[in-house]
Amino acid sequence: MEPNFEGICAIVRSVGWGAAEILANQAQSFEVEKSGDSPVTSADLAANRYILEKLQAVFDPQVFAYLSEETYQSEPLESRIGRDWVWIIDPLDGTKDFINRTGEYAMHIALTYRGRPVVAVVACPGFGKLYSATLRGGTWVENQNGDRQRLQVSNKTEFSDLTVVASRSHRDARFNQLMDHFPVTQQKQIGSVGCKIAAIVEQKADLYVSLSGKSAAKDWDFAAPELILTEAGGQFTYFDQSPIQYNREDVSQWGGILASNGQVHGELCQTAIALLEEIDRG
Ligand SMILES: Nc1ncnc2c1ncn2[C@@H]1O[C@H](COP(=O)(O)O)[C@@H](OP(=O)(O)O)[C@H]1O
Ligand SMILES: [Mg+2]
Repeated sequence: MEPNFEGICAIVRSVGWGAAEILANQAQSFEVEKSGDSPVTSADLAANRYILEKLQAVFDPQVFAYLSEETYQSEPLESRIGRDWVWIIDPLDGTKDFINRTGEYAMHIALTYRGRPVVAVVACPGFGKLYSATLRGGTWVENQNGDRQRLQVSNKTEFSDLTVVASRSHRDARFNQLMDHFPVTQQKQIGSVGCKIAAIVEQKADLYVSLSGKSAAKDWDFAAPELILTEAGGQFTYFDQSPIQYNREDVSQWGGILASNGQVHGELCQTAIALLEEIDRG
């Protein structure tokens, strides 16, 4: 029997709002605990503690493994590899934007089964919104007043009508070249993967392109946003159109990823591969 994903999602939505409040309060005043390319603040740590405590009180760690950006390095690999049910958590996605106070930061929680997301919550405290999705249950947005509505991606198909979102801070020369030659010319920069996917399910954008360089995005950056997008009718794959696998030994997601409204997904994936071949030939 399939577990009650809607019941699980209701619990995670409540945890998501609690974590969103911690982040919004910390946004007024926080400490930078680690600077550099992967900064950590007091907000990441406080939200992480809260989320793990709340989830572990309900979802027995004997049954559910936990993979969180802030604690995965201190946990042995055996605690999660080969486990069916894994919570994948990013307590603060878009830390650079959080520090720079753009409001574009998010909190991600996904429940995965055998490496694929089945329940997801993405909160965007800077915009007072929380997105949730369950496998085959659709994508929903709610505000602090409890108003809730179902979301669907755009149905745009013409390249000239599409808008692509990409990272503000994770861009190297190869990625910039890809975007310069990309057939979709309306481009926006938004911080955090969660806020980028929120823009797509709110029909303010239609695609997201991400490419690893010396470093790569990690499982917790993509797991929850992926389900939020696919349950709203979009697609989220590697450039070769294969599905993202989570909870492998290496939590880095190397290579290129396209998230889209699903209308011209295959064509854009093929274009991205062809462009990279050309760029790499020099
Ligand atoms: N090429 C890349 N290399 C490393 N991390 C990346 C990346 N692209 C995206 N990310 C990760 O994805 C998140 C969103 O990045 P961005 O706001 O630039 O789109 C960040 O997570 P964290 O803020 O949780 O560290 C960042 O670490
Ligand atoms: Mg992140």
